[in-house]
Formats: sequence, structure tokens, C-alpha cells
Amino acid sequence: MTTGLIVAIDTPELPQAQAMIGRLRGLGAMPKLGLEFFLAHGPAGVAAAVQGEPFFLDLKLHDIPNTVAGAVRSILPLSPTLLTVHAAGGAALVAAARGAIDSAIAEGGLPAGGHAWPRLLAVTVLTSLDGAALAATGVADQPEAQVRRLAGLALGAGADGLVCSPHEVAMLREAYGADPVLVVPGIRPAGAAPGDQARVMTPREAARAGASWIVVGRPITTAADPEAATQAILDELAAA
Ligand SMILES: O=C(O)c1cc(=O)[nH]c(=O)n1[C@@H]1O[C@H](COP(=O)(O)O)[C@@H](O)[C@H]1O
Repeated sequence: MTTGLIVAIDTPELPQAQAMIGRLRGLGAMPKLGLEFFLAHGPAGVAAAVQGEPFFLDLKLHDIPNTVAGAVRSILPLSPTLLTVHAAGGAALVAAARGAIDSAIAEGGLPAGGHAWPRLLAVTVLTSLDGAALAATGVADQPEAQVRRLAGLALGAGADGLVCSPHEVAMLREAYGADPVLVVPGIRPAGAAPGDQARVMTPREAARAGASWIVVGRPITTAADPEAATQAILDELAAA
């Protein structure tokens, strides 16, 4: 399995996002836009930033099923390649998101621009949480056990894949095989500062564990030379 690179473009600035996306695409990395950018610029800003090319829209929807279904319907015209909901919101939330995508497929054929329909990802346990932080939310299990539980729930409700830390990838591949799309943040090249990430590994380790995609933000976007940092990670993935 080859592991792809997603770069988290976490900025509220449109020109900065456009410039960074332009610089990284040529190297073969897929951009991710999240709440910081979306809340500043909305759908029109997303469309302006991605210019019709594949991208990951990471809004981590977490609400009652009816509201999540409506939010997914509002997102679909942007044709993201990947989108996220929180598995912790329950099976009905994930099923509502699945239903919104499936209804759109049934009603309308493929979206404009030759894009595939988005793959629905369920976020399991945020990579910023360690066992103690998870326990403080009332979940006594260690992150791995909670990821396993939420993975079963989300895949059973129709998710195409999961967002998890690199520490759970091998366990999920063993449990669910090659099919689920496993998108893995919490990635730090050797020697890079973890920042607010708690469950981290290197690109090579995540690729060897079986990640479909790794997500890297600050180690690339704050590097003196983002292209060189991107290329170094792509080389590490290719050699993994
Ligand atoms: O869904 C995500 O992408 C995500 C889930 C998660 O558990 N942890 C996590 O860090 N992310 C995202 O991955 C990116 C990681 O950025 P860096 O920590 O700068 O590499 C951020 O955009 C986060 O929003």
C-alpha cells in the first residue's frame, strides 16, 4: 500500500492558503482545509483556494443527525475528496452523513468537474488526547480501546474510513483489512516538536503501519522551505 501526503493548510489568510496550495500541489501532496480557513472564508473561499483540484475538507461535524445531514448536503457542491464527522457523535450521526451523500448520488449523478463523490471519514480519538486527557472526558479506556470501539461503530454505520493516530493504524488494519481509508495525523518527522499533538509517530512509521494518508501541518507550513520539507516527507514515504 502506498501512503499519500495531505498537508494541513491551517491559516485564516486566503492569499497565504492559495500560495501554499499552489506550491505543494506540484509535488503531489493533497491540501486539507479546516475550520480555521472555512470559518474565515466560507465555501466561496474554499473554492477559490482549491481551484477545482482534489482536497480534504476537514470540518469534523459533530451535531444531531439531522443537522449533520444538512451540513453534509451544504458541503457536497464543493466536491471535497474527503470529509470528516466525529464518530463520538454516535452511529446515527455517521449514518445521517452517509445517507446525505448517498441521496445526492441517487439524485444527481457525479458532481461537476469530474470529481468522485467524497469519502466519508469518521474521526475517532483526537491525536491531541493521551490516556489521561481521554479519562478526563469520562472515557476510562485507553485511546486504543476507544479507537477500536468507535471504528466499529463508524464503519458499521457506513463510514468509508477513519481518522486515527499512527498508534492505532496497525490494530485497525488487523481488525478491518485493507479496505478502510485510514487518514493519520499526529505525524512528526524525526526531531520535530510535537506541539499540541500527544500520540505521534514519524512518516515512515505511520506508512509501515498501513496509513492510507498521513496528515502533516506545521512541520511543513512553518518550515523555512516548505517545498523541501514536503519533498523530504514524500521521499521518506516512498522509501518506507
Ligand atoms: O481530522 C484531522 O485531520 C485531525 C484529527 C486529529 O485527531 N488530529 C489532528 O491533528 N487533525 C488535524 O491534522 C492537522 C495536524 O496538524 P499539525 O499538528 O500541524 O501537523 C490539523 O489540521 C488537525 O486539525
